[in-house]
Amino acid sequence: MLLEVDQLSFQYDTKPIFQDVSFALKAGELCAILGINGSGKSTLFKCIMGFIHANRGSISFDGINVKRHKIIEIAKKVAYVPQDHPITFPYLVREMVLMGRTSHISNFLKISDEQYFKVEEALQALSLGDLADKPFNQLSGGQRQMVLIARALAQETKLMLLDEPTSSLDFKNQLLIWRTLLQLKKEGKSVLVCTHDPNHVLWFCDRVLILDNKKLIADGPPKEVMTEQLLQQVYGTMCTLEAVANKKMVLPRMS
Ligand SMILES: Nc1ncnc2c1ncn2[C@@H]1O[C@H](COP(=O)(O)OP(=O)(O)OP(=O)(O)O)[C@@H](O)[C@H]1O
Repeated sequence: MLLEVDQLSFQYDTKPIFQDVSFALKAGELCAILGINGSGKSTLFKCIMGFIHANRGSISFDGINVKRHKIIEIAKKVAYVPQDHPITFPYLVREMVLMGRTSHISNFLKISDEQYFKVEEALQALSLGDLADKPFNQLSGGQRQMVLIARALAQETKLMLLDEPTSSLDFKNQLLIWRTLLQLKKEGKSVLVCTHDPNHVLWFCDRVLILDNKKLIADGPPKEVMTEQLLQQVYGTMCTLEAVANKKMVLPRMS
């Protein structure tokens, strides 16, 4: 398994966020996490990345407990796209994406052409060539989000964690990102993505984890586990599940 989360529980001070969360991800899975605001999705990602430490349970990459990995080893295995990344120093977009190559660079005084090539590849994959020489801190929110995803692509890891990667993106870029994630899956990589759009989960993901009331209440193929009853348990009765053009869609209930 690329990632194993076993009976993980976390609390901020005395406030429990989630309890006994267990799941494992194997190669070639595109898995979403759904849950309402404040349900603990970002906290779970931060625990997996080792930025904060769970109170109970364990996390392993490739069968090795995360606590036994050095940071550089984690960076070789896992790329992480945060919701936002406020930066005041005017790094150029090209430099931001090059930071994704850190674990591949042995000598920072002599960065090889191959590293710059990988940066160009990631920029081109997300059509960011025109922004390459712009300062990151002068970009729009959506442009910044695209650059952070490009940085993660440049990292070339087996596992990618993305925290609401399309939340600031226009529709075209949302589709470009989902297409890119589907391509990663095809290449045998594993992707874990938090999102607030249940339709994206139904259309693009082959597995969904649902966090609700501090527990993982569902884990399985979206078309099977995302029943109207479950969606209403999570999001309330303002939504309904309908079949539109032979595809399941979550729609607002209008009456
Ligand atoms: N540093 C912190 N100290 C204390 N509580 C925190 C901290 N960070 C987050 N929380 C709380 O933990 C809970 C879970 O937050 P988290 O950001 O993980 O939720 P989320 O599911 O990612 O939410 P959203 O969908 O709104 O991004 C929230 O109630 C939040 O207020």
